[in-house]
Amino acid sequence: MDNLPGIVVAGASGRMGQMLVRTVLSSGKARLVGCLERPGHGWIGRDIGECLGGAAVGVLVTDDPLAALAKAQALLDFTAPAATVAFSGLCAQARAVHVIGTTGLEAGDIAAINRAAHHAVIVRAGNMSLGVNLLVRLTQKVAQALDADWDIEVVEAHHRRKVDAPSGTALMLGQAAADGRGVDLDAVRDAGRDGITGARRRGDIGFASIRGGDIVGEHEVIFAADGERIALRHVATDRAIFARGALKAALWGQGQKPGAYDMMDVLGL
Ligand SMILES: NC(=O)C1=CN([C@@H]2O[C@H](COP(=O)(O)OP(=O)(O)OC[C@H]3O[C@@H](n4cnc5c(N)ncnc54)[C@H](OP(=O)(O)O)[C@@H]3O)[C@@H](O)[C@H]2O)C=CC1
Ligand SMILES: O=C(O)C1=N[C@H](C(=O)O)C[C@H](O)C1
Repeated sequence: MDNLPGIVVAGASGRMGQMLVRTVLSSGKARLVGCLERPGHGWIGRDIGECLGGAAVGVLVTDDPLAALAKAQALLDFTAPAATVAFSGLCAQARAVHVIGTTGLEAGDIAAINRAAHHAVIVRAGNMSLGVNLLVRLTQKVAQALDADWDIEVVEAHHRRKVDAPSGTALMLGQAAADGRGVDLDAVRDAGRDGITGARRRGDIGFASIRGGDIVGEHEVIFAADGERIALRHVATDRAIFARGALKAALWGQGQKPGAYDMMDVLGL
């Protein structure tokens, strides 16, 4: 057991944080060695097993990332952009694999993360499930096969507490469609239609976001032409699929050269 990779979970009280803790503890493939929360959080100093309503597991929640990372081989980070950028620098110092699931990152955040990847292995993806990453590949292939007579729309639905839109997954799917078509996504991206928008521009890739209830995550890529339509769809019903992917990425990252990787690298897709 002692020779298994030691894992720290950031944002351990969050929806994904809790799922990541449970996944690591039950995996038999890694050891949970740390759990992080912000200073002042009510769980600081408490055993994470008890915080989750079970037996103590011997890991206290801390607000000291460097101390936690000193005994770890990987950090699983599904938190918020500012925290993730800070964690990328700390993982680089500790030479720990940084698995990033956080979405809503801006160009400057990604540039900072990529700088940290000169010193450590970073695996970042807006969606860590096998099914979505396969859908990304399928989207790229379908977009490559069709011309701009086929309008591409990405529709996503998530729970009412999600703070960013379009979702990270929707952006991955849009990027795959743009890559397949050989165009720059920024030049054709059409998100947030409202009011008199004018007719759809040929070649645009549209995004629409639904927020409500406890929807875990649903994504559809629609290719719509005159007289016919293709729809590629993924429905997540359990956050465990993301946590399993994140743990797989942390294990895969052990022994890799420093650099910025994604789930396609991990899954070999
Ligand atoms: N890539 C993927 O496969 C997936 C990605 N996600 C993404 O993961 C992120 C988190 O989602 P979710 O779990 O639903 O969100 P939650 O809000 O439930 O959890 C985020 C957690 O991070 C904590 N946090 C924020 N800043 C810090 C900090 N500086 N230090 C320590 N902890 C911090 C929050 O604490 P506090 O409450 O105090 O702010 C909270 O506990 C989102 O960006 C989401 O889009 C989600 C699912 C799958
Ligand atoms: O915030 C979420 O919940 C999710 N976020 C990711 C995204 O932005 O695509 C992945 C998943 O859909 C759940």
